Amino acid sequence: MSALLARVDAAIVDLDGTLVDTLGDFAEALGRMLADLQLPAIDTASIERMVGKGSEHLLRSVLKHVLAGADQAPGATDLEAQAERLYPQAWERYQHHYLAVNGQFARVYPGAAEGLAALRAAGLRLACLTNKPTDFAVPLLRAKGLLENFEHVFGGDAFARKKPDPLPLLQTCEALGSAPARTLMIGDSSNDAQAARAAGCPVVLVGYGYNHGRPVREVDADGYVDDLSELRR
Ligand SMILES: O=C(O)COP(=O)(O)O
Ligand SMILES: [Mg+2]
Repeated sequence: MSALLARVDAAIVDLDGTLVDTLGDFAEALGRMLADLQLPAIDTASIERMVGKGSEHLLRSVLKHVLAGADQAPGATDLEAQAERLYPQAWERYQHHYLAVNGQFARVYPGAAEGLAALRAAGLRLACLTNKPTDFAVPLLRAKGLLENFEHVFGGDAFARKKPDPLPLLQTCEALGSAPARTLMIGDSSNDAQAARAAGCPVVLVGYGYNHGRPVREVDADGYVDDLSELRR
């Protein structure tokens, strides 16, 4: 890992599944939203497979999942239409509940704070880039004492497209004043790795996050760590 770190000036760090285990917050906020809409509940393992492509994608996936499991499940076309019909109210309720629970059911992964401190001590400039809305990400990082590590925090709404598109990484490199080839992406899923490959950034993945239910070592990357404190020069 130290050879990789010697080749970079900056790092872009993912949030959910990389720095903070937020599954408890997602489960709580989604559970409250589904109860408000009088829809069936959803289990945490299913939620975990849906996390990573932003809140809009998560909400649409959850709505379709619970509607498909209902007693009188609609056909595929009706499922899409019903989910779309429910979406505006679901989004309003979900946002309300997520902001209320943000951080309460989440925990910083072991080694994450130490890893960020080591990267800063090595002189790397840091940005946090997540598909989570910026208004969810900033209070979460602040509540967990991680915000001050970052020169920039960009959420899924900050750019025209989200990871796995390379655009958010390229624009974050620009904000950091660092060339993509000299900027390390640190993430937990194929979204992060694909975006990094397409942007020309080296990429390291953690083994403990949310990779859509797939083993993370199947994802093409330059390295894998069990813990962010392994990232030192
Ligand atoms: O989809 C999400 O909200 C989580 O996204 P992240 O893994 O990019 O932080
Ligand atoms: Mg992630």
